Amino acid sequence: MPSTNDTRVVDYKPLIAPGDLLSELPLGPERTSLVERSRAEVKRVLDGEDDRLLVVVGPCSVHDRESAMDYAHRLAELAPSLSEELCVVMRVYFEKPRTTVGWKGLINDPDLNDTYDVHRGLRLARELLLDINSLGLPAGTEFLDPITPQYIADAVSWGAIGARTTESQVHRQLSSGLSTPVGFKNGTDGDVQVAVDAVGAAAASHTFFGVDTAGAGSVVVTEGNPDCHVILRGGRTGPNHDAASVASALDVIGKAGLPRRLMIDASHANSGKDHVRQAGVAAEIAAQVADGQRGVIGVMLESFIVPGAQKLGDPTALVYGQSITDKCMGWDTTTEVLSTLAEAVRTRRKTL
Ligand SMILES: O=C[C@H](O)[C@H](O)COP(=O)(O)O
Ligand SMILES: C=C(OP(=O)(O)O)C(=O)O
Repeated sequence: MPSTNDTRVVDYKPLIAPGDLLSELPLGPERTSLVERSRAEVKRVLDGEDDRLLVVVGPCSVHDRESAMDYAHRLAELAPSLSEELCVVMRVYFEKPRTTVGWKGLINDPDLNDTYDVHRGLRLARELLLDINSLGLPAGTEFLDPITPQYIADAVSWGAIGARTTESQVHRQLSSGLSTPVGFKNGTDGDVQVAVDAVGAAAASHTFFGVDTAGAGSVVVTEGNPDCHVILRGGRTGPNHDAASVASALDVIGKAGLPRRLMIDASHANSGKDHVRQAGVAAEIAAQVADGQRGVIGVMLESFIVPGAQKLGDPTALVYGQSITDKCMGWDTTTEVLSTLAEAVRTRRKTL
């Protein structure tokens, strides 16, 4: 190889082929049926054929199996009582986009100690998705590394592209071939247009480089994904969950010839990553829904068992059930917020 090649690459490590992991941990007929059913439900909410609210709720990041499954059991037990009003999807985020550097998620570093046992991370992530699906609970996740979907996307019912990658052609191309509905966050600066552009781009067919189920480098050809939407998450310019910002965003979406629909993320820059403020933001979103705003088809909530967040530090000394990335609402507050959102949907129905 020429001396000018890989001058900053330290190592190449072999990676299990996607097909081998899927064979080792198959989705199976029952979970396949759940994923297909929930994807169709999400699509009906997006298309306005189902007047419920799509609620993507769960921890900012999943960092250990036990607390993730504890949360999933709680949500799986609660969701049926809200199913007349809410289409509940659990946030199961394995990949964390960082502003600079930091822990990048369970797949990249499952032992939380910079050892980067990606094979264990991939296996752990897939096992978790299968176990959550087995509870009858659909899972939603952010797709960050363009290869990861080959290992887990068959078990995912809703996907997100984050604020830091919404403008990326790589992620728009990826989304055009994903089998799930996909939400695009607005930019970290608050720019909504990049997310609108992303929704339009993802709806088109694309040809790009990727890997196939055998793990071989491939030219991927997609048909386009019509089930994408914008997610308002605020930005450096401040929150954008208010009624005026929502109306403005819906106008921009409509002018782009796209379906006038959007999800609002009650966390991140809409609440300043303050879990206490997040509950208040969710209540403000609920008020808009109750007032009859049909353009709001969904809400994202960052929620875990214990409120707040903790520094990663010593991975053996963590508080159980508390986020190691962004601050999350605790379980008790989450149940109250979900109940408020359900009531808002009931009220909205009366306005139609
Ligand atoms: O959702 C998690 C964080 O908002 C995102 O990964 C950025 O976090 P950071 O600014 O601490 O890197
Ligand atoms: C990283 C996230 O959000 P954003 O991309 O909006 O910062 C997230 O939802 O976990």
